[in-house]
Amino acid sequence: MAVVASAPGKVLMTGGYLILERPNAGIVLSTNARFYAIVKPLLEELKPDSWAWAWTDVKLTSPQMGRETMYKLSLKDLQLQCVSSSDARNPFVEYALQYAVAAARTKSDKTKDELEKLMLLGLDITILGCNEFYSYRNQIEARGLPLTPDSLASLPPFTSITFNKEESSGQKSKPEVAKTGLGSSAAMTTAVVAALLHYLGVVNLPSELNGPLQDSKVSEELDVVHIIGQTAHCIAQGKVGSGFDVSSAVYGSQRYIRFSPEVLSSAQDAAQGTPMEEVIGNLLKANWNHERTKFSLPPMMTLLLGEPGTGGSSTPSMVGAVKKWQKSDPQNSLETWKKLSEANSALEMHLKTLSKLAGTNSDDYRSVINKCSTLTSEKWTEGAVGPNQIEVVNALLGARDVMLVIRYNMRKMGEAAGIPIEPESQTKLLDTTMNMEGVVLAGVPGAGGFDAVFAVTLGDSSSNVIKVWSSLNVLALLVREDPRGVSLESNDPRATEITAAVSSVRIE
Ligand SMILES: Nc1ncnc2c1ncn2[C@@H]1O[C@H](COP(=O)(O)OP(=O)(O)O)[C@@H](O)[C@H]1O
Ligand SMILES: C[C@@](O)(CCOP(=O)(O)OP(=O)(O)O)CC(=O)O
Repeated sequence: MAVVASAPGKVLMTGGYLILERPNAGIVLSTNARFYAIVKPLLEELKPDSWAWAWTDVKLTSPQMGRETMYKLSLKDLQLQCVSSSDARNPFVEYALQYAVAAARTKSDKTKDELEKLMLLGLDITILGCNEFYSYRNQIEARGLPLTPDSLASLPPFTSITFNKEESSGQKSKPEVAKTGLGSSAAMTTAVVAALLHYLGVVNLPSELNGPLQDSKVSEELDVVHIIGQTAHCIAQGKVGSGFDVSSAVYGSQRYIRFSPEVLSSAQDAAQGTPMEEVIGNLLKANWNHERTKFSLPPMMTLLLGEPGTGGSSTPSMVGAVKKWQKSDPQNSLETWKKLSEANSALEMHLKTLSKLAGTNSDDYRSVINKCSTLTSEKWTEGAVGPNQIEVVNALLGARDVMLVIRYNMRKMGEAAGIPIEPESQTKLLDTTMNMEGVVLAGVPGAGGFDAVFAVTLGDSSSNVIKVWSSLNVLALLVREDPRGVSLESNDPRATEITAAVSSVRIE
């Protein structure tokens, strides 16, 4: 039976750079852009001589990249050999596979024989990322379509991905594929790890059908997905980032404080010959000290993402520049970081207050949000009636003001480090956006740069923002916040999309 698992992409709203150092926190929102992994056996039944096999077959298919890659996996030491063209290799999936099988050998509900049988049947893995992970701007422009979400929605689900052309200088400033920055590799690794761990009987994944995510049992299962996914992602990437992208892919929207990077040193040493089962066994027992608390946008607020289409930025080189600046100017950098950290906490507090008010004073909350959604922020106070409504407006204005402080200090950090964290073109766009009716705040997500902008809007005001963005040559993506983390799916998403499309056809 096929196992289908999915994991969401993310938007880091606060905490870029600071989140790399404990105990700074970041707010990361997971999105409705999901990555799917489908795992099933390659063979229907065991071949009579299969018990003597030392290797099993693994097929990895990425339809959107037009890639089908065959591997041989050693059942003795989990070595992987790619038997297809090496261009089609996928290191994220390779490590996910090796570590998940190693985890199964140390910790599975299945007996040794059952597990061995599953392995001998071979593994057929298919990976699919929602269109929202990838940039289709060029395709839309080439087809002469308007730069609107409707044009994006007209693309078939899981459309082929555009590869960025190699630059003639041979330098790689652009990523391999044209992406929107939602963390496709973290969501892909998490989905593959989750599907494999479920298939091999290591975890029982949560699904829409089997209960709430906060359940402590569910959280235990997810911790295993997190450890294996985080390790595979770091080792495949060759760098230990803050890990907010894998954490949100596993657990959904949250306030995140990173793990101590030393926890991964045993996996980094694995290349030195320690057996994979031992490395994974130790990692599962290690002290993962990341902290995560529930966080999601207050009700009646929408997360919007816009693609200005000015290029793309390389996160590792931006992180390098910030670290260099911290070393060369410890005093000023510390001061800017302190201001950023305070402003990040204040934004979190205002948003939490709004979530609380939405529960305790729901009528006043709804009325203020509806009113403010049609007004620019300087008029928000005018319409508030009574102390409850004023409290809501004050929290909205507080969130907005503190976002301006965050943006100011992010710009300052960029200027001091000599990198475009909030470059001038983005500043103009963000100012215009924040001055529109119903917009609470806007900023550059994550590491910043030229990639994307986000906005948080009230009530129905998002449609106006989308229209104005389109007139400014900014493509509003179909991405929205969805706080759900990793999940077991009941179907191949391609089948679900077809069923949904068919049932939406009206029969006259
Ligand atoms: N559908 C896919 N099939 C195979 N590999 C993929 C797919 N989507 C993304 N990837 C891999 O993930 C990489 C992009 O990951 P990353 O740099 O984390 O992007 P993001 O900005 O989305 O975080 C790609 O270069 C590719 O190797
Ligand atoms: C600088 C950072 O703190 C945030 C980067 O956030 P992005 O969301 O920009 O990440 P990528 O998708 O990997 O480019 C680095 C980190 O936290 O690892």
